Amino acid sequence: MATVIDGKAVAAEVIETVKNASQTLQTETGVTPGIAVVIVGEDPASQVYVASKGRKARECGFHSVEHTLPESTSEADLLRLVEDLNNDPSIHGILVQLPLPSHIDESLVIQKISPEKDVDGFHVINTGKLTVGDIDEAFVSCTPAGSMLLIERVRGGDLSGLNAIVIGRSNIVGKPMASLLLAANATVTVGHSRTPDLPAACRNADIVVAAVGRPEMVKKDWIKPGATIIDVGINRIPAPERGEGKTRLVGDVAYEECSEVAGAITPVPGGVGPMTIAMLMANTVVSAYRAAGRTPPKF
Ligand SMILES: Nc1nc(=O)c2c([nH]1)NC[C@@H]1CN(c3ccc(C(=O)N[C@@H](CCC(=O)O)C(=O)O)cc3)C=[N+]21
Repeated sequence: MATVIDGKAVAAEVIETVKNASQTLQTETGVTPGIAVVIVGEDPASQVYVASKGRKARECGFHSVEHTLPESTSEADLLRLVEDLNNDPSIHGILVQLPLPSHIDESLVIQKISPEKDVDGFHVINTGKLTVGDIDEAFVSCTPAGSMLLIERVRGGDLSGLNAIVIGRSNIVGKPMASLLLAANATVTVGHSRTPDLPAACRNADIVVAAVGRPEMVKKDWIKPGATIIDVGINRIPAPERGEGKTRLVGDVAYEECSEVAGAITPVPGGVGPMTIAMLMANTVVSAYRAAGRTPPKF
């Protein structure tokens, strides 16, 4: 049976480091790390994430502001808010919650965020730095960064000689994940909906990162014995066995059956999700250190 990778516990360690670093910066320079979260519209799931980000930020001793804007907000108004936050010296990290309403161009808004405050790591300057291997200079997207920390715990920081597959090619998870694995010397395959034989490609992999958003897609017979599985998916599916109208969270991996073959696996919930929030706090404290002209801690 696979070892369960406890993302909640590792995230708590990261948060502890952030808290201490935040305290040190405050004492030595008087700078308090500040984060702004912007949410447009009333999507209840989004509200939950935003609330938990705010809670973690305060736990880290950050100055934390939330801007909740109506669904009808114009693109121009949102761009103006981002501009104001770019110019606000008390703010070191800006997160604009995605997805945005369809009348707003997401890319335009993300590229408006100052790269120095882009703690999501979505700006082309940051993705570009990651791609060319300037990892210490870049803000790396939080989910891949957190996934990589979990992989390091299991397999170490040098993945030479290991095959990795990333299933999913999104700009915010799949592509940056592939860059991080490559920088750690893994031999990387990026699989997606047009890959001819995804199960066969997956069976070659010592490390599997599933980030497609399809509930329990990765099955037991896709998994090489002993492989490390990182399940990025967070899918809410009906759970009639729990009562009428009830739901439960599952990943992109069929957890029970894959656990019988894998060497280590992340659960959902309690795996990658808490790491994502922890890395957002880590990026924010790093940004505040840079703004204060100090050498930031490493994560
Ligand atoms: N600009 C932007 N940046 C984001 O990072 C971003 C975003 N937009 N839009 C929405 C998604 C979603 N997201 C999650 C983070 C943590 C959990 C998390 O901690 N989940 C818990 C479970 C939570 C539950 O029980 O519902 C877990 O996996 O253990 C989930 C989802 C960040 N996102």
